[in-house]
Amino acid sequence: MLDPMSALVSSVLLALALPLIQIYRHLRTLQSLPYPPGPPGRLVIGNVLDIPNTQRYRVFASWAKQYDNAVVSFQVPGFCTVVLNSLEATKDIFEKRSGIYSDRPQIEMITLMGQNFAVPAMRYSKEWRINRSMVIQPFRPKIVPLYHPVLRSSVTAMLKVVLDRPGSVVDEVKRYAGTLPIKIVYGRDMDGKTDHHFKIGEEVAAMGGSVVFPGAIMVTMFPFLKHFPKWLPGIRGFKTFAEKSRKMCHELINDLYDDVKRDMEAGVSNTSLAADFIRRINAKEEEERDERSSIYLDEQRIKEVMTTIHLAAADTSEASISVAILTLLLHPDVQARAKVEIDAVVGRERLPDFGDRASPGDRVYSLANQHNKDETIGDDRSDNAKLVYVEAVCRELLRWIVVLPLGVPHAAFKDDVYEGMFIPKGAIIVGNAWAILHDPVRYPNPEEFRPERFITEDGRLNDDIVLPAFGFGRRSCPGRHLANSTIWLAVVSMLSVFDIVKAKDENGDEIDVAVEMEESTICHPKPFKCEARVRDNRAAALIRSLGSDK
Ligand code: HEM
Repeated sequence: MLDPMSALVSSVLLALALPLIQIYRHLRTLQSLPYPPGPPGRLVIGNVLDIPNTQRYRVFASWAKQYDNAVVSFQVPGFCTVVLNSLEATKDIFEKRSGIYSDRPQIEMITLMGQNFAVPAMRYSKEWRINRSMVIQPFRPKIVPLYHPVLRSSVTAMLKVVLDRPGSVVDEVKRYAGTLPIKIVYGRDMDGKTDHHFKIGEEVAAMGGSVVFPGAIMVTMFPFLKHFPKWLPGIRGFKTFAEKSRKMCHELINDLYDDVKRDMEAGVSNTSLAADFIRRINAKEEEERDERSSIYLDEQRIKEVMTTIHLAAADTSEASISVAILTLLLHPDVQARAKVEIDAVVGRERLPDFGDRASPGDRVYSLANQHNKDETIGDDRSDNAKLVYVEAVCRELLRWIVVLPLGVPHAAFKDDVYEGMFIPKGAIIVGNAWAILHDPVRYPNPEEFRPERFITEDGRLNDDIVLPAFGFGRRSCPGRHLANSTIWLAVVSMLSVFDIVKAKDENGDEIDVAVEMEESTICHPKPFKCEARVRDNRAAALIRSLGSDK
């Protein structure tokens, strides 16, 4: 028999030990569960050799078929990566369990490159919430129309240059998309400095995109390498790369912002996002914690969020609009049908505008009463006719070539079990947007470019707005409304006045073009040649008549 004191001590010990035993058992059970299926790894290097450098999204989709599971996984040193290849899995993981799966992996190289300030790289934290809300607020659907004048004037400038230099169309649409965020964020018109920032923005984004994928770079797998001196073989390369990025980021973060501040101090008017935030600091709003949005403003935060917007908006939109030109070039039938719709709905006297844009439920404009009335087409159009087919083209552009086919990787905040599979804390979680948008059940013949798939049998626009192209759950793209407007206006304006045609070589033969992408986190078409040939004298006169500040 135990004496009362020993009995008490035993009970206390037992009471303390039981929960610990339960936690231990729980962890053992979790860890004895299988990881999502995937190719068997090798000792030390895991699956490094199984991950191709190009078209990884296709390989992951093929693993899903091979293992008969939309959720697959692979290992590279330092990271377990789980790939979600179906819409259902992304909804389950990124939406229903968003509290677990909204973190980002910590990529050592991104920190060394000075790019960890950007919202897409931030951990799931209070800081991220504040900075993200500073991006969400100015790009809500109700606010985006405030940027329409800037979009229109940028498109007008682009059309005028392309009219004079038809072969420059790809460069000009990229410049339109890449400088637009600089205009919105810093209120800066096109000049040498804007052009310089446009170019370094492109370079910084490309450098960042090239290192984030698990296994892309040694120092990400083996972070201790950062402590090795630069003169050692294999170390100089990544350290020099990182330093170059850090310098450019420093310039991007400070330079244009400082100009806005200087302008404001000198009393020069500046209507821009940066100026709005600076005014709020000046009004001492930063001292009053905004309870609703929890925004606490300080100058460094504003600078970093402004640079985030510039970088996140420019490269993605540039890639998307170059894809649009490439795709239209390859599909003259689609161009022709879109032009018939534009001529009928908008006419030839003006450029299309946002009031012509269709929303889900809008009906295809009936051309039945327009037969044989080419000259008057559009004259008896109904007031509420909308550009349904053009909208479908813009959606199909996002679906057909997904410029972020694997999105931006998320990370698991803690251990989890999904459908009997163990997902460890810190695992990288990739949503395979390409696989979802090429699912043959949802999108029959997914390799074909067919805008009609977004139009119902009774001629209405369906409600599939291709959301996976903009990511998932709490980390999904806060700029998608602006992005959609940017792409729409460029595409519809180009179509209304130009034909995108193949360029000719010195012998007068057409130069063939195929879909070939430079692959990184954000995929751009490889350089290709084409021309934007003005449709006729009427279109040329229309472009010339446009004021640049329309
Ligand atoms: C066609 C153009 C665009 C595409 C295809 C695109 C796509 C994406 C994708 C796939 C993500 C990752 C979402 C995830 O992690 O699940 C993302 C994140 C982000 N995008 Fe966009 N984006 C575009 C334009 C823009 C624009 C115009 C802005 C700013 C106005 C913007 C700001 C951001 C930011 C700040 C994030 C990070 C969100 C976070 O980590 O919380 N993007 N975008």
